[in-house]
Amino acid sequence: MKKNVLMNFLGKMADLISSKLKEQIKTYELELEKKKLETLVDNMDKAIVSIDVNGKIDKYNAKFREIFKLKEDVYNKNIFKILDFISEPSIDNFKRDKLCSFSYKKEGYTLKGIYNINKIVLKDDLKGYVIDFIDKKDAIKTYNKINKDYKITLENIIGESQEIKQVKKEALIASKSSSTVLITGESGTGKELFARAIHNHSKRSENPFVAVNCAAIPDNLLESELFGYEEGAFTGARKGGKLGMFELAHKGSIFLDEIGDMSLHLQSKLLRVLQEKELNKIGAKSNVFIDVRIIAATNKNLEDMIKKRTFREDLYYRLNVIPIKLPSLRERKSDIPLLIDYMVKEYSEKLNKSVSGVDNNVLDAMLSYKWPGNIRELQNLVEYSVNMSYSSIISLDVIPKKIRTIKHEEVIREDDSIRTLDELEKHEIIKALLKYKDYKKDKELAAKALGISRATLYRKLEKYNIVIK
Ligand SMILES: Nc1ncnc2c1ncn2[C@@H]1O[C@H](COP(=O)(O)OP(=O)(O)OP(=O)(O)O)[C@@H](O)[C@H]1O
Repeated sequence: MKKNVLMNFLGKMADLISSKLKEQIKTYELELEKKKLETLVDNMDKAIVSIDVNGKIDKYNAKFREIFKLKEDVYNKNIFKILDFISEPSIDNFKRDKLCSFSYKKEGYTLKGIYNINKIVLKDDLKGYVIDFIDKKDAIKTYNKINKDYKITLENIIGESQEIKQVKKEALIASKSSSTVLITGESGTGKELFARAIHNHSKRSENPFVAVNCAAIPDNLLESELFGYEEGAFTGARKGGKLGMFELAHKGSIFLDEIGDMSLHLQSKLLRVLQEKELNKIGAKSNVFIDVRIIAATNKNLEDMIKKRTFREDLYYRLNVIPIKLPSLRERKSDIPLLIDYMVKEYSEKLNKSVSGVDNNVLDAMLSYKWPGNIRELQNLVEYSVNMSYSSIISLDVIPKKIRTIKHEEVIREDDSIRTLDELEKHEIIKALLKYKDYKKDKELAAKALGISRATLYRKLEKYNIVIK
Protein backbone atom coordinates (compact mmCIF):
# COMPACT_ATOMS: atom_id res chain seq x y z
CA MET A 1 0.00 0.00 0.00
CA LYS A 2 2.75 2.36 1.06
CA LYS A 3 4.66 1.38 -2.01
CA ASN A 4 1.69 2.30 -4.17
CA VAL A 5 1.40 5.74 -2.55
CA LEU A 6 5.10 6.31 -3.11
CA MET A 7 4.87 5.23 -6.76
CA ASN A 8 1.91 7.50 -7.23
CA PHE A 9 3.77 10.41 -5.65
CA LEU A 10 6.86 9.80 -7.78
CA GLY A 11 4.70 9.58 -10.90
CA LYS A 12 3.08 12.91 -10.13
CA MET A 13 6.47 14.51 -9.44
CA ALA A 14 7.78 13.22 -12.74
CA ASP A 15 4.76 14.67 -14.57
CA LEU A 16 5.23 17.99 -12.81
CA ILE A 17 8.94 18.13 -13.62
CA SER A 18 8.30 17.22 -17.24
CA SER A 19 5.55 19.84 -17.64
CA LYS A 20 7.78 22.48 -15.98
CA LEU A 21 10.60 21.51 -18.29
CA LYS A 22 8.30 21.70 -21.31
CA GLU A 23 7.14 25.12 -20.20
CA GLN A 24 10.74 26.29 -19.83
CA ILE A 25 11.67 24.95 -23.23
CA LYS A 26 8.58 26.65 -24.68
CA THR A 27 9.44 29.97 -23.03
CA TYR A 28 13.00 29.65 -24.25
CA GLU A 29 11.85 28.92 -27.79
CA LEU A 30 9.40 31.81 -27.70
CA GLU A 31 12.12 34.15 -26.48
CA LEU A 32 14.44 32.95 -29.19
CA GLU A 33 11.73 33.48 -31.79
CA LYS A 34 11.07 36.98 -30.43
CA LYS A 35 14.77 37.85 -30.52
CA LYS A 36 15.08 36.68 -34.09
CA LEU A 37 12.02 38.69 -35.17
CA GLU A 38 13.27 41.80 -33.40
CA THR A 39 16.66 41.54 -35.08
CA LEU A 40 14.98 41.00 -38.43
CA VAL A 41 12.69 44.00 -38.05
CA ASP A 42 15.48 46.21 -36.68
CA ASN A 43 17.60 45.49 -39.71
CA MET A 44 14.96 46.38 -42.24
CA ASP A 45 15.35 49.40 -44.47
CA LYS A 46 11.81 50.51 -43.76
CA ALA A 47 10.69 52.22 -40.60
CA ILE A 48 7.86 50.27 -38.98
CA VAL A 49 5.47 50.94 -36.14
CA SER A 50 2.66 48.84 -34.76
CA ILE A 51 -0.32 50.47 -33.04
CA ASP A 52 -3.55 49.26 -31.50
CA VAL A 53 -6.96 50.38 -32.78
CA ASN A 54 -6.75 53.56 -30.68
CA GLY A 55 -3.37 54.58 -31.98
CA LYS A 56 -1.30 53.42 -28.98
CA ILE A 57 2.18 52.35 -30.05
CA ASP A 58 3.14 48.83 -28.98
CA LYS A 59 6.10 47.98 -31.22
CA TYR A 60 8.50 49.73 -33.57
CA ASN A 61 11.91 49.17 -35.06
CA ALA A 62 15.20 51.07 -34.79
CA LYS A 63 14.69 52.70 -38.20
CA PHE A 64 11.40 54.21 -37.00
CA ARG A 65 13.19 56.12 -34.23
CA GLU A 66 16.01 57.00 -36.59
CA ILE A 67 14.01 58.52 -39.47
CA PHE A 68 11.66 60.47 -37.21
CA LYS A 69 14.53 61.56 -34.98
CA LEU A 70 12.83 60.31 -31.80
CA LYS A 71 15.17 60.74 -28.86
CA GLU A 72 13.43 58.44 -26.40
CA ASP A 73 11.29 55.33 -26.30
CA VAL A 74 7.75 55.84 -27.50
CA TYR A 75 6.12 52.66 -26.20
CA ASN A 76 2.51 53.21 -25.12
CA LYS A 77 2.56 56.74 -26.53
CA ASN A 78 -0.10 57.82 -28.96
CA ILE A 79 0.96 57.89 -32.62
CA PHE A 80 -1.13 61.01 -33.31
CA LYS A 81 1.02 62.95 -30.85
CA ILE A 82 4.28 61.62 -32.27
CA LEU A 83 3.52 61.90 -35.98
CA ASP A 84 1.30 64.89 -36.52
CA PHE A 85 0.67 64.14 -40.18
CA ILE A 86 -1.50 61.25 -39.03
CA SER A 87 -4.57 62.73 -37.40
CA GLU A 88 -7.07 60.91 -35.29
CA PRO A 89 -9.94 61.02 -37.78
CA SER A 90 -7.61 59.58 -40.36
CA ILE A 91 -7.36 56.34 -38.45
CA ASP A 92 -10.73 55.61 -39.99
CA ASN A 93 -9.23 56.26 -43.37
CA PHE A 94 -6.68 53.58 -42.62
CA LYS A 95 -9.41 51.14 -43.32
CA ARG A 96 -9.59 52.20 -46.95
CA ASP A 97 -6.51 54.28 -47.66
CA LYS A 98 -3.37 52.48 -48.71
CA LEU A 99 -0.16 54.25 -49.54
CA CYS A 100 -0.39 57.91 -48.48
CA SER A 101 2.25 60.55 -48.89
CA PHE A 102 3.49 62.55 -45.91
CA SER A 103 5.69 65.41 -44.93
CA TYR A 104 7.23 65.50 -41.43
CA LYS A 105 8.91 68.47 -39.82
CA LYS A 106 10.82 68.47 -36.56
CA GLU A 107 13.28 71.05 -35.30
CA GLY A 108 14.40 72.16 -38.75
CA TYR A 109 14.45 68.60 -40.07
CA THR A 110 12.05 67.70 -42.90
CA LEU A 111 11.26 64.24 -44.20
CA LYS A 112 8.97 63.58 -47.16
CA GLY A 113 7.80 60.16 -48.21
CA ILE A 114 4.97 57.70 -48.30
CA TYR A 115 3.52 55.35 -45.77
CA ASN A 116 1.64 52.17 -46.13
CA ILE A 117 -0.98 50.85 -43.74
CA ASN A 118 -1.49 47.19 -43.05
CA LYS A 119 -4.48 46.10 -41.02
CA ILE A 120 -3.96 43.44 -38.37
CA VAL A 121 -7.05 41.28 -38.26
CA LEU A 122 -7.38 38.22 -36.06
CA LYS A 123 -10.41 35.98 -36.35
CA ASP A 124 -12.38 38.76 -38.10
CA ASP A 125 -11.49 41.28 -35.38
CA LEU A 126 -9.48 44.39 -36.22
CA LYS A 127 -6.68 44.41 -33.65
CA GLY A 128 -4.56 47.31 -34.88
CA TYR A 129 -2.31 48.46 -37.69
CA VAL A 130 1.29 48.11 -38.77
CA ILE A 131 2.49 51.16 -40.65
CA ASP A 132 5.66 51.28 -42.70
CA PHE A 133 7.34 54.45 -43.90
CA ILE A 134 9.65 55.10 -46.82
CA ASP A 135 11.34 58.38 -47.56
CA LYS A 136 10.82 60.13 -50.90
CA LYS A 137 13.84 58.72 -52.73
CA ASP A 138 12.85 55.21 -51.81
CA ALA A 139 9.20 56.09 -52.31
CA ILE A 140 9.79 56.62 -55.99
CA LYS A 141 11.46 53.24 -56.26
CA THR A 142 8.54 51.62 -54.44
CA TYR A 143 6.10 53.43 -56.63
CA ASN A 144 7.79 52.04 -59.67
CA LYS A 145 7.83 48.57 -58.21
CA ILE A 146 4.11 48.80 -57.54
CA ASN A 147 3.76 49.85 -61.15
CA LYS A 148 5.69 46.70 -62.16
CA ASP A 149 8.71 48.59 -63.42
CA TYR A 150 10.72 45.87 -64.97
CA LYS A 151 12.85 47.30 -67.78
CA ILE A 152 10.62 46.99 -70.80
CA THR A 153 12.43 47.98 -73.94
CA LEU A 154 11.28 48.07 -77.53
CA GLU A 155 13.44 45.03 -78.25
CA ASN A 156 11.58 42.90 -75.78
CA ILE A 157 8.12 43.85 -77.02
CA ILE A 158 7.23 40.77 -78.98
CA GLY A 159 6.32 41.05 -82.65
CA GLU A 160 7.96 40.84 -86.05
CA SER A 161 5.03 41.90 -88.22
CA GLN A 162 5.36 44.99 -90.42
CA GLU A 163 2.63 46.67 -88.38
CA ILE A 164 4.45 46.29 -85.06
CA LYS A 165 7.85 47.07 -86.57
CA GLN A 166 6.44 50.34 -87.81
CA VAL A 167 5.13 51.40 -84.37
CA LYS A 168 8.39 50.34 -82.73
CA LYS A 169 10.19 52.66 -85.14
CA GLU A 170 7.83 55.51 -84.28
CA ALA A 171 8.18 54.81 -80.55
CA LEU A 172 11.97 54.93 -80.77
CA ILE A 173 11.82 58.32 -82.48
CA ALA A 174 9.32 59.52 -79.82
CA SER A 175 11.65 58.38 -77.04
CA LYS A 176 14.35 60.76 -78.22
CA SER A 177 12.09 63.78 -77.89
CA SER A 178 10.46 65.35 -74.87
CA SER A 179 7.18 66.15 -76.64
CA THR A 180 3.91 64.70 -75.45
CA VAL A 181 2.95 61.32 -76.89
CA LEU A 182 -0.60 60.09 -77.35
CA ILE A 183 -0.87 56.31 -77.68
CA THR A 184 -4.17 55.03 -79.04
CA GLY A 185 -5.33 51.50 -79.62
CA GLU A 186 -7.92 48.99 -78.48
CA SER A 187 -7.83 47.68 -74.95
CA GLY A 188 -5.06 45.14 -74.36
CA THR A 189 -2.92 46.11 -77.36
CA GLY A 190 0.09 47.06 -75.25
CA LYS A 191 -0.31 50.81 -74.74
CA GLU A 192 1.22 50.76 -71.29
CA LEU A 193 4.02 48.50 -72.45
CA PHE A 194 4.90 50.98 -75.21
CA ALA A 195 4.71 53.91 -72.80
CA ARG A 196 7.22 52.18 -70.50
CA ALA A 197 9.48 51.34 -73.42
CA ILE A 198 9.43 54.96 -74.62
CA HIS A 199 10.42 56.10 -71.13
CA ASN A 200 13.13 53.46 -70.82
CA HIS A 201 14.68 54.47 -74.15
CA SER A 202 14.63 58.15 -73.24
CA LYS A 203 17.23 60.13 -71.37
CA ARG A 204 14.81 60.23 -68.45
CA SER A 205 15.06 56.48 -67.96
CA GLU A 206 16.99 56.77 -64.69
CA ASN A 207 14.21 58.92 -63.27
CA PRO A 208 10.73 57.74 -62.29
CA PHE A 209 8.01 56.46 -64.55
CA VAL A 210 4.72 57.06 -62.77
CA ALA A 211 1.61 55.41 -64.19
CA VAL A 212 -1.84 56.78 -63.39
CA ASN A 213 -5.03 55.14 -64.53
CA CYS A 214 -7.42 58.06 -64.85
CA ALA A 215 -10.45 55.77 -65.05
CA ALA A 216 -9.64 53.83 -61.90
CA ILE A 217 -9.50 56.79 -59.50
CA PRO A 218 -12.71 58.70 -58.65
CA ASP A 219 -12.63 62.20 -60.04
CA ASN A 220 -12.62 63.99 -56.67
CA LEU A 221 -9.54 62.00 -55.60
CA LEU A 222 -7.77 62.12 -58.95
CA GLU A 223 -7.12 65.84 -58.64
CA SER A 224 -5.19 65.50 -55.37
CA GLU A 225 -3.53 62.28 -56.57
CA LEU A 226 -2.21 64.06 -59.65
CA PHE A 227 -1.42 67.49 -58.30
CA GLY A 228 -1.20 67.00 -54.53
CA TYR A 229 -2.04 69.71 -52.03
CA GLU A 230 -0.45 71.82 -49.33
CA GLU A 231 -1.03 71.45 -45.64
CA GLY A 232 -4.28 73.10 -44.55
CA ALA A 233 -5.57 73.36 -48.14
CA PHE A 234 -9.05 72.26 -47.10
CA THR A 235 -10.83 70.71 -44.15
CA GLY A 236 -9.67 67.15 -43.83
CA ALA A 237 -6.41 67.85 -45.68
CA ARG A 238 -3.57 65.82 -44.28
CA LYS A 239 -0.94 67.46 -42.10
CA GLY A 240 2.15 68.07 -44.15
CA GLY A 241 0.12 68.09 -47.39
CA LYS A 242 0.34 65.55 -50.12
CA LEU A 243 2.80 64.95 -52.91
CA GLY A 244 1.10 64.66 -56.28
CA MET A 245 2.09 62.18 -58.94
CA PHE A 246 3.43 64.99 -61.12
CA GLU A 247 5.88 65.80 -58.34
CA LEU A 248 6.78 62.14 -57.87
CA ALA A 249 7.50 61.95 -61.60
CA HIS A 250 9.80 65.01 -61.57
CA LYS A 251 12.49 64.63 -64.25
CA GLY A 252 10.84 61.41 -65.35
CA SER A 253 7.67 60.54 -67.25
CA ILE A 254 4.05 60.37 -66.23
CA PHE A 255 1.78 57.90 -67.99
CA LEU A 256 -1.83 59.10 -68.05
CA ASP A 257 -3.73 55.99 -69.02
CA GLU A 258 -7.39 56.18 -70.10
CA ILE A 259 -7.13 59.94 -70.54
CA GLY A 260 -10.52 59.88 -72.31
CA ASP A 261 -12.10 59.17 -68.93
CA MET A 262 -10.82 62.37 -67.33
CA SER A 263 -13.49 64.89 -66.35
CA LEU A 264 -13.68 68.24 -68.17
CA HIS A 265 -12.69 70.02 -64.96
CA LEU A 266 -9.46 68.05 -64.66
CA GLN A 267 -8.84 68.34 -68.39
CA SER A 268 -8.61 72.12 -67.93
CA LYS A 269 -6.23 71.74 -64.99
CA LEU A 270 -4.05 69.38 -66.99
CA LEU A 271 -4.04 71.75 -69.93
CA ARG A 272 -2.78 74.51 -67.66
CA VAL A 273 0.03 72.28 -66.38
CA LEU A 274 0.97 71.38 -69.95
CA GLN A 275 1.01 74.99 -71.08
CA GLU A 276 2.71 76.54 -68.10
CA LYS A 277 4.93 73.65 -67.02
CA GLU A 278 4.03 74.69 -63.53
CA LEU A 279 1.81 73.17 -60.96
CA ASN A 280 -0.51 75.12 -58.77
CA LYS A 281 -1.00 72.84 -55.80
CA ILE A 282 -4.26 73.29 -53.94
CA GLY A 283 -3.64 75.66 -51.06
CA ALA A 284 -0.14 76.62 -52.24
CA LYS A 285 1.08 80.22 -52.22
CA SER A 286 3.35 79.79 -55.20
CA ASN A 287 3.57 77.47 -58.19
CA VAL A 288 5.87 74.46 -58.36
CA PHE A 289 8.01 74.05 -61.47
CA ILE A 290 7.74 70.61 -62.95
CA ASP A 291 9.83 68.85 -65.53
CA VAL A 292 7.78 65.83 -66.54
CA ARG A 293 7.34 64.12 -69.87
CA ILE A 294 3.72 63.24 -70.52
CA ILE A 295 2.67 60.05 -72.26
CA ALA A 296 -1.11 59.72 -72.51
CA ALA A 297 -3.13 56.78 -73.76
CA THR A 298 -6.71 55.95 -74.56
CA ASN A 299 -8.85 53.36 -76.29
CA LYS A 300 -11.55 55.96 -76.90
CA ASN A 301 -12.00 57.98 -80.04
CA LEU A 302 -11.03 61.43 -78.76
CA GLU A 303 -12.06 63.13 -82.00
CA ASP A 304 -15.60 61.81 -81.55
CA MET A 305 -15.49 62.97 -77.95
CA ILE A 306 -14.47 66.45 -79.09
CA LYS A 307 -17.54 66.55 -81.38
CA LYS A 308 -19.70 65.55 -78.44
CA ARG A 309 -17.94 68.16 -76.31
CA THR A 310 -16.79 65.63 -73.74
CA PHE A 311 -13.10 66.16 -74.53
CA ARG A 312 -11.40 69.51 -74.86
CA GLU A 313 -10.09 70.18 -78.35
CA ASP A 314 -7.20 72.35 -77.12
CA LEU A 315 -6.05 69.60 -74.75
CA TYR A 316 -6.29 67.05 -77.54
CA TYR A 317 -3.87 69.04 -79.71
CA ARG A 318 -1.52 69.53 -76.77
CA LEU A 319 -1.47 65.79 -76.12
CA ASN A 320 -1.46 64.56 -79.68
CA VAL A 321 1.96 66.01 -80.58
CA ILE A 322 3.40 62.58 -81.37
CA PRO A 323 0.54 60.17 -82.08
CA ILE A 324 1.23 56.45 -81.94
CA LYS A 325 -1.53 54.08 -82.99
CA LEU A 326 -1.13 50.49 -81.90
CA PRO A 327 -2.53 47.82 -84.22
CA SER A 328 -5.06 45.32 -82.89
CA LEU A 329 -4.01 41.69 -82.72
CA ARG A 330 -6.37 41.01 -85.66
CA GLU A 331 -4.27 43.37 -87.75
CA ARG A 332 -1.04 41.56 -86.98
CA LYS A 333 -2.04 37.92 -86.87
CA SER A 334 1.36 36.84 -88.11
CA ASP A 335 2.70 37.65 -84.63
CA ILE A 336 0.34 35.19 -82.96
CA PRO A 337 2.63 32.10 -83.22
CA LEU A 338 5.52 34.10 -81.76
CA LEU A 339 3.41 35.48 -78.92
CA ILE A 340 1.99 32.04 -78.11
CA ASP A 341 5.46 30.54 -78.05
CA TYR A 342 6.71 33.17 -75.64
CA MET A 343 3.65 33.04 -73.40
CA VAL A 344 3.51 29.22 -73.22
CA LYS A 345 7.10 29.21 -72.00
CA GLU A 346 6.42 32.00 -69.51
CA TYR A 347 3.35 30.34 -67.97
CA SER A 348 4.81 26.89 -68.07
CA GLU A 349 7.67 28.15 -65.94
CA LYS A 350 5.41 30.17 -63.65
CA LEU A 351 2.97 27.31 -63.14
CA ASN A 352 5.70 24.71 -62.81
CA LYS A 353 4.49 22.66 -65.76
CA SER A 354 6.38 21.25 -68.67
CA VAL A 355 4.28 22.55 -71.54
CA SER A 356 6.33 23.60 -74.55
CA GLY A 357 3.85 24.62 -77.23
CA VAL A 358 0.50 24.21 -78.96
CA ASP A 359 -0.40 21.76 -81.70
CA ASN A 360 -1.27 22.90 -85.20
CA ASN A 361 -5.02 22.62 -84.70
CA VAL A 362 -4.82 24.99 -81.75
CA LEU A 363 -2.69 27.39 -83.74
CA ASP A 364 -5.22 27.31 -86.59
CA ALA A 365 -8.09 28.00 -84.24
CA MET A 366 -6.18 30.88 -82.69
CA LEU A 367 -5.36 32.32 -86.08
CA SER A 368 -9.03 32.24 -87.05
CA TYR A 369 -10.25 33.89 -83.86
CA LYS A 370 -10.92 37.65 -83.78
CA TRP A 371 -9.29 38.50 -80.40
CA PRO A 372 -11.50 41.39 -79.26
CA GLY A 373 -9.44 41.58 -76.05
CA ASN A 374 -6.17 41.56 -78.01
CA ILE A 375 -2.92 40.46 -76.34
CA ARG A 376 -4.42 40.49 -72.86
CA GLU A 377 -7.07 38.01 -74.02
CA LEU A 378 -4.43 35.87 -75.69
CA GLN A 379 -2.39 35.95 -72.50
CA ASN A 380 -5.38 34.80 -70.41
CA LEU A 381 -6.13 32.06 -72.88
CA VAL A 382 -2.57 30.76 -72.86
CA GLU A 383 -2.48 30.84 -69.06
CA TYR A 384 -5.74 28.89 -68.95
CA SER A 385 -4.58 26.33 -71.52
CA VAL A 386 -1.22 25.77 -69.82
CA ASN A 387 -3.11 25.18 -66.57
CA MET A 388 -5.47 22.72 -68.22
CA SER A 389 -2.96 20.93 -70.41
CA TYR A 390 -2.16 17.34 -69.50
CA SER A 391 0.60 16.89 -72.06
CA SER A 392 3.61 18.86 -73.22
CA ILE A 393 1.76 20.14 -76.29
CA ILE A 394 -1.54 21.94 -75.78
CA SER A 395 -4.26 20.21 -77.78
CA LEU A 396 -7.59 21.47 -79.07
CA ASP A 397 -9.66 19.78 -76.35
CA VAL A 398 -8.21 21.93 -73.56
CA ILE A 399 -8.82 25.32 -75.13
CA PRO A 400 -12.14 27.17 -74.59
CA LYS A 401 -15.00 26.33 -76.91
CA LYS A 402 -15.42 29.85 -78.29
CA ILE A 403 -11.99 29.59 -79.86
CA ARG A 404 -12.18 25.89 -80.72
CA THR A 405 -15.25 26.17 -82.91
CA ILE A 406 -14.38 27.86 -86.16
CA LYS A 407 -17.46 29.75 -87.23
CA HIS A 408 -18.44 30.72 -90.74
CA GLU A 409 -18.12 34.39 -90.09
CA GLU A 410 -14.60 33.95 -88.83
CA VAL A 411 -13.66 32.02 -91.94
CA ILE A 412 -14.88 34.79 -94.18
CA ARG A 413 -12.69 37.80 -93.59
CA GLU A 414 -14.15 41.25 -93.44
CA ASP A 415 -11.13 43.20 -94.54
CA ASP A 416 -9.91 43.45 -98.10
CA SER A 417 -6.36 42.22 -97.52
CA ILE A 418 -4.97 39.82 -100.12
CA ARG A 419 -4.82 36.20 -99.00
CA THR A 420 -2.36 33.63 -100.26
CA LEU A 421 -3.78 30.91 -102.50
CA ASP A 422 -3.02 28.33 -99.81
CA GLU A 423 -4.96 30.40 -97.29
CA LEU A 424 -7.85 30.73 -99.71
CA GLU A 425 -7.86 27.02 -100.39
CA LYS A 426 -7.78 26.24 -96.68
CA HIS A 427 -10.66 28.56 -95.93
CA GLU A 428 -12.79 27.19 -98.75
CA ILE A 429 -12.15 23.66 -97.48
CA ILE A 430 -13.17 24.66 -93.94
CA LYS A 431 -16.26 26.35 -95.33
CA ALA A 432 -17.27 23.24 -97.23
CA LEU A 433 -16.62 20.99 -94.24
CA LEU A 434 -18.70 23.20 -92.00
CA LYS A 435 -21.51 23.30 -94.52
CA TYR A 436 -21.82 19.52 -94.66
CA LYS A 437 -20.62 18.59 -91.18
CA ASP A 438 -24.04 17.33 -90.06
CA TYR A 439 -24.54 15.16 -93.12
CA LYS A 440 -23.78 11.44 -93.11
CA LYS A 441 -21.44 11.61 -96.09
CA ASP A 442 -19.95 14.94 -95.08
CA LYS A 443 -16.47 14.49 -96.58
CA GLU A 444 -17.83 13.17 -99.85
CA LEU A 445 -20.25 16.08 -100.19
CA ALA A 446 -17.58 18.62 -99.25
CA ALA A 447 -15.16 17.14 -101.79
CA LYS A 448 -17.85 17.27 -104.46
CA ALA A 449 -18.65 20.90 -103.68
CA LEU A 450 -14.96 21.76 -103.91
CA GLY A 451 -14.62 19.87 -107.20
CA ILE A 452 -11.95 17.49 -105.92
CA SER A 453 -11.79 13.78 -105.12
CA ARG A 454 -12.19 12.45 -101.56
CA ALA A 455 -8.55 11.32 -101.59
CA THR A 456 -7.40 14.84 -102.54
CA LEU A 457 -9.59 16.28 -99.79
CA TYR A 458 -7.98 13.99 -97.20
CA ARG A 459 -4.53 14.96 -98.45
CA LYS A 460 -5.37 18.63 -98.10
CA LEU A 461 -6.86 18.13 -94.65
CA GLU A 462 -3.54 16.70 -93.61
CA LYS A 463 -1.57 19.38 -95.39
CA TYR A 464 -3.45 22.18 -93.60
CA ASN A 465 -3.97 20.30 -90.33
CA ILE A 466 -7.70 20.83 -90.52
CA VAL A 467 -9.84 19.15 -87.88
CA ILE A 468 -13.51 20.03 -87.58
CA LYS A 469 -14.95 19.02 -84.23
N1 LIG B 1 3.98 42.78 -77.76
C1 LIG B 1 3.74 42.23 -76.59
N2 LIG B 1 4.46 41.21 -76.17
C2 LIG B 1 4.18 40.60 -75.00
N3 LIG B 1 3.22 40.96 -74.16
C3 LIG B 1 2.49 41.99 -74.51
C4 LIG B 1 2.71 42.69 -75.73
N4 LIG B 1 1.85 43.71 -75.80
C5 LIG B 1 1.10 43.63 -74.68
N5 LIG B 1 1.49 42.62 -73.91
C6 LIG B 1 0.90 42.21 -72.62
O1 LIG B 1 -0.51 42.34 -72.77
C7 LIG B 1 -1.10 42.90 -71.60
C8 LIG B 1 -1.83 44.17 -71.96
O2 LIG B 1 -0.91 45.17 -72.29
P1 LIG B 1 -1.08 46.68 -71.81
O3 LIG B 1 -1.58 46.73 -70.40
O4 LIG B 1 0.16 47.40 -72.14
O5 LIG B 1 -2.27 47.08 -72.80
P2 LIG B 1 -3.13 48.40 -72.85
O6 LIG B 1 -3.35 48.69 -74.29
O7 LIG B 1 -2.50 49.44 -71.99
O8 LIG B 1 -4.48 47.89 -72.21
P3 LIG B 1 -5.68 48.78 -71.58
O9 LIG B 1 -6.12 49.77 -72.61
O10 LIG B 1 -6.75 47.75 -71.32
O11 LIG B 1 -5.13 49.38 -70.35
C9 LIG B 1 0.03 43.13 -70.63
O12 LIG B 1 0.08 42.08 -69.71
C10 LIG B 1 1.27 43.16 -71.49
O13 LIG B 1 2.39 42.71 -70.78
